[in-house]
Amino acid sequence: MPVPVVKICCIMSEAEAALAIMHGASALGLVSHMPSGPGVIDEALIGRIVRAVPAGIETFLLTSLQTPAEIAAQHARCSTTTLQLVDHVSVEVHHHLRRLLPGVRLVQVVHVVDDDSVGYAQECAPAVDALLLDSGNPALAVKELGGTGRTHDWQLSRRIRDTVAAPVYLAGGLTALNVRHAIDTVHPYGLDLCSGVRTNGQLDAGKLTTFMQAVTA
Ligand SMILES: O=C(O)c1ccccc1N[C@@H]1O[C@H](COP(=O)(O)O)[C@@H](O)[C@H]1O
Repeated sequence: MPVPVVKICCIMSEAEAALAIMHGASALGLVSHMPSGPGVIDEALIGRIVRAVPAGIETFLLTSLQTPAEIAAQHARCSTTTLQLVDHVSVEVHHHLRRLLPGVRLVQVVHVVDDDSVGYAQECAPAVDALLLDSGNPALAVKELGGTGRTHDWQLSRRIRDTVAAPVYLAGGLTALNVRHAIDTVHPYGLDLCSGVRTNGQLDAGKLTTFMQAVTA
């Protein structure tokens, strides 16, 4: 089984970006306005971090916007390599975004809750470059779209991974202690995490080291 790529999310400064890359991250997540979650930074800072990231490292703009025009306008302000759509949108929105933003990679988040999540993942997979399977609950009054620090039912994630052709990132409560089991259960293309490598909100070099060791063990 190939070693999964690692995306470190909730990057808050150029220094955190450099630290994540030094520890082996091949992608960074930058969280724009959200209804809830620990990782939000403003768009001006996202733009500064993106400009400081070396070529070859992917930058993901996490957006909770749902209309193609608004998403494209936000992307123009931030200029990331990739858009991570954290709220549910239709396949028509994916197709529209492809026309508006050729060359920008599209990653659709699926909140893994039940059989409906499997159906939504299967519907979206042909229209995007990758799926990102996360914990959360978009049905709450204040939507919970990610950054929960909680795991979900990895057997459901494995079902998705086995029935779609698109690459699958696994997210939600990953830490050095559970990531080996997560990899063996889901066989993801990539891993994505925020809280599991932070202490008091700051990216923690020690936790990054032990996480990366667990991934490659
Ligand atoms: O981090 C946030 O604030 C956030 C808010 C809304 C949607 C997604 C968010 N972050 C993403 O959530 C995953 C999982 O986080 P965790 O490891 O469980 O803390 C993270 O990798 C981001 O992609």
